[in-house]
Amino acid sequence: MNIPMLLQHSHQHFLKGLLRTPFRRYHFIFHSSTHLGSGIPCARPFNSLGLHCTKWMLLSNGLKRKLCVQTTLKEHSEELSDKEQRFVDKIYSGLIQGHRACLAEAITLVESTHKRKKELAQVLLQKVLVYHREQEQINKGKPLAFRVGLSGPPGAGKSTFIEYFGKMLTERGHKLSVLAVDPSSCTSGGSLLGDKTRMIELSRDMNAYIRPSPTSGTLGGVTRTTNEAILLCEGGGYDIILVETVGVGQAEFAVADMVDMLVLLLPPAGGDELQGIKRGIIEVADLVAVTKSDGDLIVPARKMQAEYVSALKLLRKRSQVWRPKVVRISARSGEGITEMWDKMKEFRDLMLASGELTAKRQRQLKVWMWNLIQEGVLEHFRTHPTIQEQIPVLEKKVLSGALSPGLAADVLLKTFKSRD
Ligand SMILES: Nc1nc2c(ncn2[C@@H]2O[C@H](COP(=O)(O)OP(=O)(O)OP(=O)(O)O)[C@@H](O)[C@H]2O)c(=O)[nH]1
Repeated sequence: MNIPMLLQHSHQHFLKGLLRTPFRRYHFIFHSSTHLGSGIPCARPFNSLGLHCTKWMLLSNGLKRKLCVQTTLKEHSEELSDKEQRFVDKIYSGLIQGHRACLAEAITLVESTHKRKKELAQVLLQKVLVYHREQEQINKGKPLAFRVGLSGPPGAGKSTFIEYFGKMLTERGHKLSVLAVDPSSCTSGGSLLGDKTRMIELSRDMNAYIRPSPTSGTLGGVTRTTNEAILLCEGGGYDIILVETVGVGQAEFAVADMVDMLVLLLPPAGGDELQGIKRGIIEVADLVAVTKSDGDLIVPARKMQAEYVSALKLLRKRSQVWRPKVVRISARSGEGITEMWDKMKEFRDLMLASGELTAKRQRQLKVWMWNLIQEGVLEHFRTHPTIQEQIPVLEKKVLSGALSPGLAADVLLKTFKSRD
């Protein structure tokens, strides 16, 4: 009898019972009078139950197996109606088979602010995560995709570059996804970045998927959904993910926390054009590309390259294996773009071989989790009825000078803590 059979006949009921308990991890010893087969395929029945095997061990006689099973899906998956389950399964299977419509539907689901849809999105994401892990195991730990952040001030030449670079990559057999983080779209209601009219040819390419930034939500919300969209695109077989953002405001720092490499595009003119660029972003860039290095602009582009080479030398070293580089490119003539891609691959390979890429991704997962916690706790705080009542009263007192901000915050926090 194999594991699926065991689950069906004797253990499934037992497992489902356990799933209703509040514990998150269980250790099972399976006994069987017959051989249990090899390890990896046994993960599947667990996954279909919303379980994820984190560890398995075949003992010497081959009859006993100790499993450490993590249950992350269960609260949602157990409650799914048949219709919801079919809906999630349909999107999931379409997604991993590479259907663009399913990828688009999946991203729309994670962007949804509807409570139930958000829950379904988490079920879907968990399935995709399990798929990721399986694929990465097959790939011997190599990540499914190279995640690149692309930032630069308005007019730096981002869309012209992405159009050229994207086509170059798809011609070389890659599948590219372009996602946008554009917090300005939250206030303006329209997304400028990731706009398909800016990358007309690429948007017609079947091996490229362009997705504009969601047009509602906070920067926190947009970055959450972008993080999730990255996972979905990778599940859909896209091996290069470009996350585009405008180099003004906080968005590019948020992007730095979700990609393997941050590339900064700068036009070959100092002064006013670069006013919008935050100095700090140069400190987190792994590669600086001076754009529009063609015609009359070659000379200023060279000058700017030299300036940035000197400036980057002064920065604190962030990696043992990589020092940020400065390249010159032209999306009109194509000059420097192949070399730039070579540098990007060199970065990826060095970071992967040294283990820094894995460490970076782990750090990012933590940042992602804590951002979600912060956002959730603040939302919980703000929407609490007593707090909502007290906020205007206390704000008024703070503004009139009757109460210090610190004391007002203390009162609110105490009220929140004693709410039960
Ligand atoms: N000479 C030259 N001009 C370029 C090059 N790339 C872009 N441009 C021009 O620079 C201007 C801005 O280019 P975009 O690609 O729209 O720049 P962007 O950074 O996407 O700008 P936003 O859409 O405002 O964020 C356009 O007029 C382009 O034609 C280049 O390689 N050489």
